[in-house]
Amino acid sequence: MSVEIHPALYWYEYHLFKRCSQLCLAFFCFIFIRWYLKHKNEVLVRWPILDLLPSILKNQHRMQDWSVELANSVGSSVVARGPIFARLNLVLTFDVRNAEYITKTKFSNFPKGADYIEIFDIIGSGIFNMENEYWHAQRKLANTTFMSKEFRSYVAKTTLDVVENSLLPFLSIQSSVIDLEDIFLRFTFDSIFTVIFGRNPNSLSLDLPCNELAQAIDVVTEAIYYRHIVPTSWWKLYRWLMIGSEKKLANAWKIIDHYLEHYVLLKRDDLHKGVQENDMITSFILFLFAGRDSSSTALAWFFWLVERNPYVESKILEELRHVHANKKDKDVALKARRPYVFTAEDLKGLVYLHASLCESLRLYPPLPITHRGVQKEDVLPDGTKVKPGWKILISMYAMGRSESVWGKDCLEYKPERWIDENGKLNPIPLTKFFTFFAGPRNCIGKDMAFTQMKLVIGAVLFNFHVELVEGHTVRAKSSIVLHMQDGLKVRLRERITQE
Ligand code: HEM
Repeated sequence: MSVEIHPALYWYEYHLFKRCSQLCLAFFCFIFIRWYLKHKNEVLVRWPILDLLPSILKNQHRMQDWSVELANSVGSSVVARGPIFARLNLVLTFDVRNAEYITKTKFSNFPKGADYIEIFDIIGSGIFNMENEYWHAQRKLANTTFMSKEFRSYVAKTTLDVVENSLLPFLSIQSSVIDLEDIFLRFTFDSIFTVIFGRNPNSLSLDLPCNELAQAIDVVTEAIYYRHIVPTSWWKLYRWLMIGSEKKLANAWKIIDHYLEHYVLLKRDDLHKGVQENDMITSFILFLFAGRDSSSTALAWFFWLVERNPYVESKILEELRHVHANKKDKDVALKARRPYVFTAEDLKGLVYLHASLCESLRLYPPLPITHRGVQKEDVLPDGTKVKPGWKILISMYAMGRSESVWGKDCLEYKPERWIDENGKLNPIPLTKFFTFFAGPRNCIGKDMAFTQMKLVIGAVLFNFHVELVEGHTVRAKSSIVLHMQDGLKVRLRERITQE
């Protein structure tokens, strides 16, 4: 015998169910909003299920400052697991002891890893991406070149030539506002390009031509930054769908290939015609990536800091004027020539110049972050446990601003901390200085970068007074290179000889 249910009962059950669901949802929303309001102002918010992923995405436009806030509030390292689908097993570390431990051995437990190679796939299988004996062979070869006297003097001569014949003539006729960061980017592009290809692409010519190759490198840098911060599966999906930053990267890659092919052919042509130039065309193409952005960005931050610290400016000028006064130029007219250029040899022993440059590189490391993989389970010196397949992000930016390492005045621009009581360069800060990384995989271009940067600083500071445009705000852009968000807008005033 079947029992007939009255339709009114169905109606009642339906509404009861609906009301219960609404109540549950309201309760869940209430709990969530309360939780969110309680945590929203915290530097580190661990979301249920999603863990740190929302915080990382929320802070992606201010990653460097966020890493300093994290270092000050949570300590030396943060472990982020993320949702399962994102495979985000990440340790973000700001601890100098951890960095030392990770970098100290040649074939350590912390290789760059498959992730690194994939993220930097555009660089190919060069020294930057290789591991173990493959890397070792390339490094040995590159060391032979970079350490050789001939190469060093070739770099010094080539850079001096671009300073004298492109940069200074360009700056001398600027009466209105210029973006000094853009000028430095063009300068490093021209000088590194000349070192590699033996010809100057003249991107510093007076009409500031649009440089398609340099623009393509900018697009690549931005896409690579994005690959660093989103879960691997995300950017791979973008690449598969050919959308967003991955589409831009693919187009930029084509442009770069096109230009390189073009310059390689020109070079071959030159060689057939018997043009003898010292160049390292095939193996050093990646230096366009490694060297252009880092040195130019370092120069922009240096000039910004010096502009805000007239005392530092006067101390550097004192050294430069001393060198100039003692220069035993046979040709008096040459010494009186304006704008005046110093050689790399002139600037080599200047202690205050070196200290002020190291100090700005500490506060504004051009490569603010790098990462390494983990091969075997290990415990970092600060006690953080890491497992195979995890990724360790090392923040050079936060380590350079660590109070426990640099003291209470860690945020001040103080070149004096690099000088000992005898007026010599103090070796101690170098042991905590990670701007060029450390260990066997440290920056191979460090000396070249210092030569380049000092030649520019000597030439620009001695001949011009740099004035920041009123109201122009300088802040760091979120990228794998610490560019300025809106450039460095300045006016130049020519210095009268003994101003
Ligand atoms: C101010 C300028 C520069 C800074 C701050 C800088 C910084 C760095 C850092 C932090 C690394 C380690 C990256 C990592 O392992 O993830 C590195 C590696 C490297 N840099 Fe530089 N760099 C500068 C200029 C240059 C220049 C001018 C060149 C060459 C033209 C260069 C060539 C390289 C190469 C080839 C490596 C890879 C070395 C290896 O893995 O064995 N860098 N640099």
